[in-house]
Amino acid sequence: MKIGVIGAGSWGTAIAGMLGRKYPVVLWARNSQLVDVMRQTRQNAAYLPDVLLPQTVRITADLSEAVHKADLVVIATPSHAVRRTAAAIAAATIDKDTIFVNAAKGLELNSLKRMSEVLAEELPVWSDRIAVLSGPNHAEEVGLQYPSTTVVAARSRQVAETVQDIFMLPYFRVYTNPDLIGVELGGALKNIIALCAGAAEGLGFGDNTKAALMTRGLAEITRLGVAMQASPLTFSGLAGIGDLIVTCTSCHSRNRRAGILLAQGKTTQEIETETKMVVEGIRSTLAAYQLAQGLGVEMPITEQAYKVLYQAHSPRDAVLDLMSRGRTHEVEEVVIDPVNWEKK
Ligand SMILES: NC(=O)c1ccc[n+]([C@@H]2O[C@H](COP(=O)([O-])OP(=O)(O)OC[C@H]3O[C@@H](n4cnc5c(N)ncnc54)[C@H](O)[C@@H]3O)[C@@H](O)[C@H]2O)c1
Ligand SMILES: O=P(O)(O)OC[C@H](O)CO
Repeated sequence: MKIGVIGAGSWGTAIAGMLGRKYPVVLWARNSQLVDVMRQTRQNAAYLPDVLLPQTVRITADLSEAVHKADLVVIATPSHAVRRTAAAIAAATIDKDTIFVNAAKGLELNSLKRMSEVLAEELPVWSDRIAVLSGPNHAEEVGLQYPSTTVVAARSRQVAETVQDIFMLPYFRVYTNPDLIGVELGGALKNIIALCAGAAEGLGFGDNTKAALMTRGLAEITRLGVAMQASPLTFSGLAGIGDLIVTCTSCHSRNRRAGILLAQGKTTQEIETETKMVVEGIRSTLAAYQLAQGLGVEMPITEQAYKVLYQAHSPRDAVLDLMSRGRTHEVEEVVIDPVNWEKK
């Protein structure tokens, strides 16, 4: 068994460390200086300082060394780099039986495609051999071997179960789900709500506000997901509400932290410059807003996030706009008491 991990940020490093406990792993970093330092120290000081990589993890700046004859390749770059990374992988010699696992959480700008769609377009393998891994998994905690759970989705059950077996560890429990669309959307869209939860915190609001954003955020994520043929049940699972909870509440969340900075008056450019790690929610907000517009799906929180991030709307006004929307039902279909509660 040979595993390649592409991208040596926080998540790629944590995954390499985790899988290195079971298999030989080659971890690719694009920065050769980082490779030299990591080889000497066995640490990734900039992205995951508390984790010591086992000797089973070989670190390289040569992409073909990581993917050549690999049984499994994990892509863990930021989502905006997935297409060009996949194209570079396709240009190296890869085995047509290699399984590819996307670990990035985002949507491609302009095309509005999911990462598995991007990979299927760029990689010369059957789309059945492309899986996604998504769940409430901060790299910092997985790296410290805190008990964590996740979901793997693929079109092929056999591929999903193979990936499940490879990733399963005593502290990392993996569930499978056939709903590739729902699992990918859950991971990409929760970041938008985490930005809003952070902004609410930055404005000095409390737990009621955060609970409202998380609950109504999940409702609109599910609405978009269903319009895109996902199963609504996926959003009540680990890749849905599980990841939403962790990202909206964790001290590790970059998206939540970016929301706090937004409320303090920082621009997205300032936030992206000063946060050395990727804040996926900024791009995902634009993509989700455009998807919702195109499909005619109501996503009021995403719409306000879009206005704050891209139209200089103030976070405080965004909250006012959300709170003063016209009255509405919590659920669209009321079936409890059809006699006294007539449908309009
Ligand atoms: N950090 C986590 O806890 C976590 C958990 C689950 C999923 N993810 C997802 O994994 C993806 C990567 O996140 P991360 O936290 O590791 O990011 P990070 O910011 O920690 O690191 C990003 C890495 O990607 C590299 N990179 C940046 N642009 C690149 C490019 N154009 N080509 C190749 N490499 C490039 C950087 O040099 C860096 O090594 C994101 O989509 C994120 O949502 C992260
Ligand atoms: O740090 P965040 O907020 O980008 O979240 C990282 C992971 O997606 C959590 O599962």
